[in-house]
Amino acid sequence: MQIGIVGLGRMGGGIAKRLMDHGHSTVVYDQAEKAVADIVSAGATGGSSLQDMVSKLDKPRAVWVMLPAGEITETTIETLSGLLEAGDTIIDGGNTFYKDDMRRAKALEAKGLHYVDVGTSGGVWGLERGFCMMIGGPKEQVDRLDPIFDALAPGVGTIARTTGRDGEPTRPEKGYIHAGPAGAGHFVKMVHNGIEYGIMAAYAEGFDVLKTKNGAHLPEDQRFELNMPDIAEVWRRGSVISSWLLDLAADALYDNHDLTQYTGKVADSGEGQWTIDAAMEEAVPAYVLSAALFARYRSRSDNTFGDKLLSAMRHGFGGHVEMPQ
Ligand SMILES: O=C(CO)[C@H](O)[C@H](O)COP(=O)(O)O
Repeated sequence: MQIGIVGLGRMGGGIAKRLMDHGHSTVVYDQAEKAVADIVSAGATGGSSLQDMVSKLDKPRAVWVMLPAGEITETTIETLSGLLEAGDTIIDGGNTFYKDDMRRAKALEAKGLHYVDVGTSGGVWGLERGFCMMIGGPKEQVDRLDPIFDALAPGVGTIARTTGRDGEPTRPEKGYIHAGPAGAGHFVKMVHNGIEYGIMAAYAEGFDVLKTKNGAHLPEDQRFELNMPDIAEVWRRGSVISSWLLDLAADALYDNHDLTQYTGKVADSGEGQWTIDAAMEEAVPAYVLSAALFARYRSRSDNTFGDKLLSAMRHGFGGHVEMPQ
């Protein structure tokens, strides 16, 4: 099958290469000419502009947009919608806010264009391991694009089948799901990322407790000098909390035990906040996920104005002094 791909960064480049490795043909475009040249050297047809890329696609066309969520994705889809024709499909594989998908799908439908949102997880490892995809959009379009999703997905692999799931493996067993109408794919991916924040925060806090067991503020006979890389390593093997995120933590700790190359000021791209927004709209208590989001915010400031106010009140009612620097 043939597909256009816009955005050839870490994810888009990997998607193009994996599709070609599986016998699909790609017509690619990126603002960076070098990125286009790299993928062309791997077998893609290059486009010199969005218009040029669209002109090289067979009808009905399918264009996968793999750009950072927000303005750049919005304007690219807007431009594409003027270049494509009724019956063509735009796929947004970024981390778009699901309500933007719902709005866009309606606007594009009015022009006869189809819109499919694909929450794509796999990061820089996706080319090799495959991408887990959470898809929203009309069934007919998702079915038409099935060969693309099938090639990008990790496949059944070596993961044991869930008890009771017999017969031909279904899409979810191969690593992709048609979650529902437009927006449903990114909604599922958004919650996936909200969970990601929670799991990461749990490891981070646990390792903090382990490392600080050697803290100078503890009585000497209560201290343990624990080996962080080795603890991460042992937990990878047969423990209840083994996971890919733990594998990544083990790599990082082995590489630099004190992680001195990181400031610890953790950024976010909005997905955690949107998950909490959804939990609030649904009146669902999301203690862990909200705490993990707030931990990220907290990571960006040493002592806040609020901390100072706490100290001021504590000093006010009891004359209590602050911790020494
Ligand atoms: O989609 C992803 C992984 O599945 C993103 O790479 C990840 O969630 C980054 O998000 P944030 O910047 O908010 O940490």
